[in-house]
Amino acid sequence: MESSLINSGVSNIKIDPKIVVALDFDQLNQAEAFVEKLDPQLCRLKVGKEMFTHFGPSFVKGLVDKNYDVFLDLKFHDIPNTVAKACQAAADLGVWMLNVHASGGPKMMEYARESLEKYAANKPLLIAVTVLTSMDQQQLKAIGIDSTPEQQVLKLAKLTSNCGLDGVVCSAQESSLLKSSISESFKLVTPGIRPEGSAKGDQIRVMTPKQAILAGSDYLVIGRPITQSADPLNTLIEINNSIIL
Ligand SMILES: O=C(O)c1cc(=O)[nH]c(=O)n1[C@@H]1O[C@H](COP(=O)(O)O)[C@@H](O)[C@H]1O
Repeated sequence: MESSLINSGVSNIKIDPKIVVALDFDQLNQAEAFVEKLDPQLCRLKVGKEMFTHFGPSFVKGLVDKNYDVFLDLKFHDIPNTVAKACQAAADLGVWMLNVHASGGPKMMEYARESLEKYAANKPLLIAVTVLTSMDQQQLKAIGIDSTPEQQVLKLAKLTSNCGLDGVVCSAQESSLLKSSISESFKLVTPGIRPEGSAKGDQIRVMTPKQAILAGSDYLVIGRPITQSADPLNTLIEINNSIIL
């Protein structure tokens, strides 16, 4: 029953779609044509540094106006006051979620959290990036960190939780560890998702959509496997079907 509803494009997934499609386009018309093929009942959308730098806040507002939940992924990392003000600017756009870098430290994260309190019921989720999914132990070592990616993710996720944020960006490879070490309600947002057989590209710590959900990820950020698909809507529906447990 559930799966046939999803095949028809309408399902209970609309209540809380797990897939966040990363819109990384450099042409506005391509992005708009792509979004027209999708449906806010089937996915949320992420706007990151590439599109925000090209097309700015009006693009984000346009997606919010189309009833999409938008994750504004600008990974703020600066002095606490600057990050707090940037978070408010993001919240003013009506986004569903925004992020900072956990490595900006506890003071920066606390300022960010406090800056959003005034939004009360309209407060976006605030999460922190731990270790980018494109990084492995060698990359961490090159920036002076001797821990494994898993150890570093756990350390930064605990710090993020202690600062009162809603969750983290991590790879799905760390999801089960974080769910058992922090709390069930602490959101795990995981990019580096690759359906079986799709190219990894620059991602290193990857998992399939189903593995990620089984590991405890709350939201799966997926870009190229959907945006570069010949039939993005069908690919999205297939991925949604693959994560029904
Ligand atoms: O914060 C993010 O969204 C993010 C964090 C991270 O560790 N890794 C990561 O890939 N991302 C973003 O997630 C998206 C992944 O896209 P694809 O690799 O095309 O699926 C990109 O827009 C990245 O900017």
